[in-house]
Amino acid sequence: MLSIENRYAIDPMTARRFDSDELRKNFHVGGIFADGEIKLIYTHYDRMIVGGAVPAGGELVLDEVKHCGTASILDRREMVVVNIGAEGTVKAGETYAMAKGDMLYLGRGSGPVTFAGNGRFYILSAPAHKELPSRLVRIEDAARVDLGSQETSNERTIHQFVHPDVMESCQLVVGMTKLHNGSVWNTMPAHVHDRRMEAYLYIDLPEDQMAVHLMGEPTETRHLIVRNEEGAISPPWSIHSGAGSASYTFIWAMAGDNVNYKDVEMVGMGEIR
Ligand SMILES: O=C[C@H](O)[C@@H](O)CC(=O)C(=O)O
Ligand SMILES: [Zn+2]
Repeated sequence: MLSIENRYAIDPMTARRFDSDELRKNFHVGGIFADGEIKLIYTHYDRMIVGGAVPAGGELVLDEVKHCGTASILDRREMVVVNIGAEGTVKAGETYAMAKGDMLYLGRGSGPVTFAGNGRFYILSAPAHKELPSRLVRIEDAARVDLGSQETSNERTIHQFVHPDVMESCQLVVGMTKLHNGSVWNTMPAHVHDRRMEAYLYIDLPEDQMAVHLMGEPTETRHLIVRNEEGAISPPWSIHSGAGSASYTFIWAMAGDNVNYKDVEMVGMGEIR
């Protein structure tokens, strides 16, 4: 079964006045992984789609998505699928066997996508201006960046999977950041990148733990409490950062005007409010 939720873009002045319910309705990502279902969120931030597919031993086919206005979702889009569950396969032309942590880039025109096996598949998709070859990217193929320190509780490793240093894509830049033992802060010091939106998914967080995800303009921050396999949609004007009550991993994805990972404006520690 396929379900799609629409999310319009919110401007920063409107977001300032939101209470917890409104913040969650607009920016929180939850409940996208359900057995036997494909659940998508169609955002109006760079028209990024985020979602989940859980075939639960069976098979699920993602083909026409009304919101895209094309016969098949990949007719004018590219996609990245990340397996956050057990072994599974994804078929789009070829069949790819995916273990936990593997990412699959599917180029524009790859056709319908079939999810099977015991994977829990996180889906990201953005409009694409040209056809590029599909590619399975494993963690050992990813570019690695070590950041932070124990002293500032933000020691972490950024694995850049779909990234200009690894492969070409149209809009999508996707990776996975793992917190080191005892470190809790991601993306702190924080940044904004007005030319690209970002989507976050927190994983490997123990069920009874949480992450406090920070969002908002640098001087008007708000927070979302997120649990395991939940995340946030980060508008281009918003910071995106978080602290976990335990160590965790998160998957970040961006779409927008460029694929330049370093095109960010840092927010000073003294500036954030
Ligand atoms: O623009 C880049 C994204 O926010 C993430 O790559 C940042 C991140 O994983 C981190 O600092 O922990
Ligand atoms: Zn960012």
